[in-house]
This record gives sequence, C-alpha cells and structure tokens, in this order.
Amino acid sequence: MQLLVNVDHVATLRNARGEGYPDPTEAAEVCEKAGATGIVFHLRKDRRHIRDEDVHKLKKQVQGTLDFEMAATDEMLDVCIEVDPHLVTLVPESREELTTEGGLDMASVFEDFKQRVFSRLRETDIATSLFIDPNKKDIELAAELGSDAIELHTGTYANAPNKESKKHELERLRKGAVLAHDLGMKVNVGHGLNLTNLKPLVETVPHLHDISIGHALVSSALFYGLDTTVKKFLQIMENA
Ligand SMILES: CC(=O)[C@@H](O)[C@H](O)COP(=O)(O)O
Ligand SMILES: NCC(=O)COP(=O)(O)O
Repeated sequence: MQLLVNVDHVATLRNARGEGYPDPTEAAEVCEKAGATGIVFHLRKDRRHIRDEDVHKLKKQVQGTLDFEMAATDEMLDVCIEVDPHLVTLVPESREELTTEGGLDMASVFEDFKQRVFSRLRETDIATSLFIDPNKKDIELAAELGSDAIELHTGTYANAPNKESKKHELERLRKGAVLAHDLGMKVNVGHGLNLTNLKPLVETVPHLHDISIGHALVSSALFYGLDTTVKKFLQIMENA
C-alpha cells in the first residue's frame, strides 16, 4: 500500500490569486520527504488547476511514482507521452463538473481506447490505469483491454450518507478489488478519501497498491501542516 498525494488543489490555491505560490512542485517535495511514495496530478482540459508548466516541473522534481491523471483526448496523450510519467490514469472528464463525478463507462469507451489510446500507450513504458466504479463489467473490460491497473472510484463510499450505505459501498469496493486482483491487475483507489474514511477502507479492501488522496489532504494541511498531514495519512495505512 502506498500513498500518492494529488497536488491539484495546491495549484487551485495558487491560481485563486494568480501569484506564483503555493507551488505544487514545492508541495510535492514536502510530501515525498514526509514519506509519500509519489505524486498525482490531473491536467484538466480547461487547465483550471495544474498547468502544462507544472507537469514539466513535477516530472523533473518527483523522485517516486508520478501518476498523470487525464481524459483520454489526443491532446492529453501527446502531453503524457512527451512527459513520460510512470503511470497514466485515464478518467472521464466533463467541463462543467466541479470534480470527477464517476468512473469510466468501459463498455462505451472500450473500442476507442483499444484502437486509439492503448495502441499508443503500449508503445511506451507508461503503465496504465483506468478510473472505474467497482462494477464487475467495468473491471472485466479493463482487464480485457490489458490495463496494468484500475483505480477504484471511492467517491460513492466517501459521500455515502449513513453507516449502512458506507458498509454497502465498502463491500462493493472489496469485491471489486478481489476481482481485479484475480484478473491480474493492480488495485489502486482514490477520490474523496480523508483522515476519517481512510481507516475503514484500508482495513476492509484487500490488495491495495496506490492510494491517491488530494483535496482532503491539502485541506487538512492548512491546519496541521503538509508534512504532519502526510504522516497522519501514512500512519493510518501503516496501522491497518
Ligand atoms: C480521478 C479523481 O478521482 C480525482 O483525482 C480527480 O482527478 C480529481 O479532479 P480534481 O482534482 O479536479 O477534483
Ligand atoms: N485519483 C484520486 C485523486 O488523485 C485524489 O482525489 P481527491 O482526494 O482530490 O478527491
């Protein structure tokens, strides 16, 4: 189990005033020094937080795993292949959304991903991950496509309104992780994870590889500091 910190919202804060601070690259350095295994960023089509120059700076700065989240457009594929991260996580993206709203619908993207996206990525050393909901069909199609990993969308679990629905979502994630692992894929998770909901997740869901956490981690860092916050998340993972 390894923690990858998503630095998107360090850039959100920077962009709010158009100043050069806080710098996502500097945040990445603090996170890695505090024990994070790597860094995630999502280069959105509208560049609302991370910008192209951040991507190149992060590539130079990050020592551990670099996970490039993106929509599978030709433009993003060009940037990603040029930057050459360790991992690319393909996510659905819509311009109006405040954040990623769900996983990829694998049935509807399958043929396009096979012919246009994976054919290009397979010519590189970049490992692939698909951001999907914990549905049997989506997981099976991810394996059929030959993805190295999936990232199970934990947003529905994180936002579940009561104990019963949280339990239900955890069970879906557990089953999804077992299936993905049995099909030979690495199991990553992310979205909406925080200092409270991480513990039940890591104690219930097996085979976890990368856990990517951004918005809540950056928010907690305002109160505890970034170094201490990363260590708090790592402690939860270590105790599990
Ligand atoms: C794919 C995912 O769950 C998130 O990391 C997503 O990339 C978040 O996007 P924002 O950082 O723009 O909210
Ligand atoms: N892939 C999920 C991610 O990078 C962080 O998501 P969030 O913690 O910002 O919701």
